[in-house]
Amino acid sequence: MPSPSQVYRSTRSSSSETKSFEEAVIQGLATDGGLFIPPTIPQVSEETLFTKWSKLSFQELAFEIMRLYVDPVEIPDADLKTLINNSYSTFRSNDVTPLAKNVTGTQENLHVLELFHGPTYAFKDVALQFVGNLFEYFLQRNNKGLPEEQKKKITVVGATSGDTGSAAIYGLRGKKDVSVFILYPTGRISPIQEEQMTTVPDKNVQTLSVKGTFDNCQDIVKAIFGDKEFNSKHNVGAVNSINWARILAQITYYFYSYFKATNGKKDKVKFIVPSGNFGDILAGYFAKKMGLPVEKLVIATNANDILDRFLKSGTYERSDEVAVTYSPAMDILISSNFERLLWFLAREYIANGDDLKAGETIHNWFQQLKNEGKFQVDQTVINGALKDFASERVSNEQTLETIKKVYEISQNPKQYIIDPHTAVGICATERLIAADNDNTINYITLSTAHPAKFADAVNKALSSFPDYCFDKDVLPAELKKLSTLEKRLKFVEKPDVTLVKAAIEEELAKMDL
Ligand SMILES: Cc1ncc(COP(=O)(O)O)c(C=O)c1O
Ligand SMILES: N[C@@H](CCOP(=O)(O)O)C(=O)O
Repeated sequence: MPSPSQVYRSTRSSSSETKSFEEAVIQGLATDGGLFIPPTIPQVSEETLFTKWSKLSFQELAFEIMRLYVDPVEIPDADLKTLINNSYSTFRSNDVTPLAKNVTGTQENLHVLELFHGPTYAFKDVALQFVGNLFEYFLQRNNKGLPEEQKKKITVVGATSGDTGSAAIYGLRGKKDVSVFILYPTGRISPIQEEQMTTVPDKNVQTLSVKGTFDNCQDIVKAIFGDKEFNSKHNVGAVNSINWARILAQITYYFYSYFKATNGKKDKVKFIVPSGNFGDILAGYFAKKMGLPVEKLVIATNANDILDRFLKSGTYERSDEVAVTYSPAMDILISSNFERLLWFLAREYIANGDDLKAGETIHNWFQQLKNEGKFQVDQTVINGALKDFASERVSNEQTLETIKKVYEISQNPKQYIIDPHTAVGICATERLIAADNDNTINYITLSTAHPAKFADAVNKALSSFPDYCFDKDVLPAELKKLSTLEKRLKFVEKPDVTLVKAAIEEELAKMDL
């Protein structure tokens, strides 16, 4: 019998139907358009946290956390451990997600959680290396002993503003019975991100460069999930953070870095998270609700600030146009995962703890968003959100100034080079440090990508320093050689779901998997 935190329901459902972990992961998005959540968040006692979990390796901690959300009948202990160990064996750091402590000296307690030591140099690897292995595990088990024509095959369709795409491709390249189609907005991702995605030779991978924005790509992906006929023909799978397994795998580094920052003791910690689709920080919310004593989760946004506006006004409103910024992976109008947080808030502050009424509320809000471009929530809901979250908005100029300032003043290591998304986080952190004026607080800023992926912004900020050289100081050899490889991509002339479906079917036929 699964425990209550090992069953899943849709954020938009007012029926009592639930799904297993495997069903939620393989289906990706619920048929009603909602996202899967475990309605019960498991609780971890302070004793377990500080006498046991604080001493574990990253992999051991990932196992303890995931075990709470996955019924052992679905994945036995030994298999789950193998999945986790295989997933993190591809990382360049033994710590998987190391913490650079006191980057700006010992006065500020400003720690940087480096999440970019995986194969594609972005935080997405932490989840997508695991998700790739998980898809393979479920498929191999289901297909065992079946003749070729009866084997289940998954067609992964994902949208990217640059990082999810390459991490998903590296997590799934060459895997049996899975094909991968990644949509990205033409001209709106960095050259290295495009090279990472388009130079992979595996025949189960195809990138689609779509003339439009990331939100257009994300909307197309969601429409494809909602297309019953296409979905049942191709078994569409999700690698975006709409897939619960993405969030689950990201919870580990909140616990792990908390213990590193506090030397395993209970202490004041704030996490500052550069945010776009709200998947990264949502994992922090789960960690907090599981019992990790986090003071605040701080949403750091660029000019695409729907989350910051919501926390200040209670109106969730889609802007007309996406702003082009130096942190392009966060150039997002609608933050998919915010819906998951809204469900927990709606249940607590509107639905009197009733899961089904919470689902009805979310369904209504998202109908309004679709029809009117916005919805408004009560002040009680915002006050509820503000217990766990705060937000800061960072401009383009401040992003570059922060890259420059960190390079100039950093102590550990010296001349520390950060990417523009991390800079959004550190700029927000410095504001908090000044406002709090409390040197007992530890500030952990999530560093979501390696600076090599964003040469343009990093060079703009640092090229005036005489001893700075991008090729020597920033660019890893592995990324440098990408520019010499042959690119493979398909253009889609406009952001149109019919055109994308046709492109997928045409390429699928050629793949002949
Ligand atoms: C480098 C980088 N930083 C931050 C983010 C924002 O993370 P999330 O979408 O989970 O909020 C993204 C994209 O998701 C990213 O690629
Ligand atoms: N910033 C992301 C956008 C997609 O977000 P996801 O976390 O939902 O996959 C990217 O780099 O692609």
